[in-house]
Amino acid sequence: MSNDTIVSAPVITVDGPSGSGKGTISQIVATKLGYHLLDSGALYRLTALSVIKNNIDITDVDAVSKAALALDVVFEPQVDGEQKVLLKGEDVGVQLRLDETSAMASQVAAIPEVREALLVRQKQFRQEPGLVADGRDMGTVVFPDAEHKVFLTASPEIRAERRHKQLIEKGVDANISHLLKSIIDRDERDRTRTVAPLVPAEGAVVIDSSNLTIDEVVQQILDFIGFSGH
Ligand SMILES: Nc1ncnc2c1ncn2[C@@H]1O[C@H](COP(=O)(O)OP(=O)(O)OP(=O)(O)O)[C@@H](O)[C@H]1O
Ligand SMILES: Nc1ccn([C@H]2C[C@H](O)[C@@H](COP(=O)(O)O)O2)c(=O)n1
Repeated sequence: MSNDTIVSAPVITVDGPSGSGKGTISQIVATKLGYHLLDSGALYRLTALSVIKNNIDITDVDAVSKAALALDVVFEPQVDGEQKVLLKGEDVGVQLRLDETSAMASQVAAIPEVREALLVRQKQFRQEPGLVADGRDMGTVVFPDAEHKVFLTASPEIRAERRHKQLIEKGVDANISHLLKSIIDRDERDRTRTVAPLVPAEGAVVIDSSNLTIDEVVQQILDFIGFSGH
């Protein structure tokens, strides 16, 4: 891939707190536009999984950063718009969403050297005809020159309710007050960390989806970027 390809393809960034709907909305928007999709949270989760699987000491910054750099990962787009994630050839979709992985992901994401190690890999997703990139720092750090930037949010209570529903539908037992506390704690960590804190990028449109359906959010984004197709 040439550098020209990396620099010129259009990018739409979708940042926001946990459970705001970034992943769901980005996938639909990417499919409608025929764009590539970057789920940057998956890269932090994959690094966390690699740390866990290889018994790496989280305080060993050098070893954790090397794990991030060496990730042997393939994202396989599926016909329904979902992505299969293969780590060293193993389908790790379920492992990526386990509580243990989420907690470790939050820790590895706070290490500046890990963020640096994942930077080039994230930029490589920028390919023609375009990219929808979802995360926390897509518009601020990874693609500051993106044409269109979205900051998607929703109240912690609504996000906890949505997550609760999502887990119950998957047959996972979940307690809504624990989910709410974990969302509030994670928001605080993401917003106050010194490296790449979660803040709306300059020029980003802020969409509060608390009272919007998924279709309404998608439509607001398509209107914002001036897309008039179907
Ligand atoms: N506007 C909406 N109305 C109702 N439900 C929604 C809306 N947006 C997202 N959801 C639902 O909320 C849940 C969480 O959404 P999603 O996983 O996309 O959030 P996220 O921001 O990517 O979270 P994370 O950062 O933790 O990966 C999903 O079940 C999704 O279907
Ligand atoms: N660009 C990003 C993406 C994710 N993170 C952090 C935030 C979470 O702690 C973890 C997993 O993200 P999720 O899959 O829940 O979106 O990674 C980040 O710091 N920067």
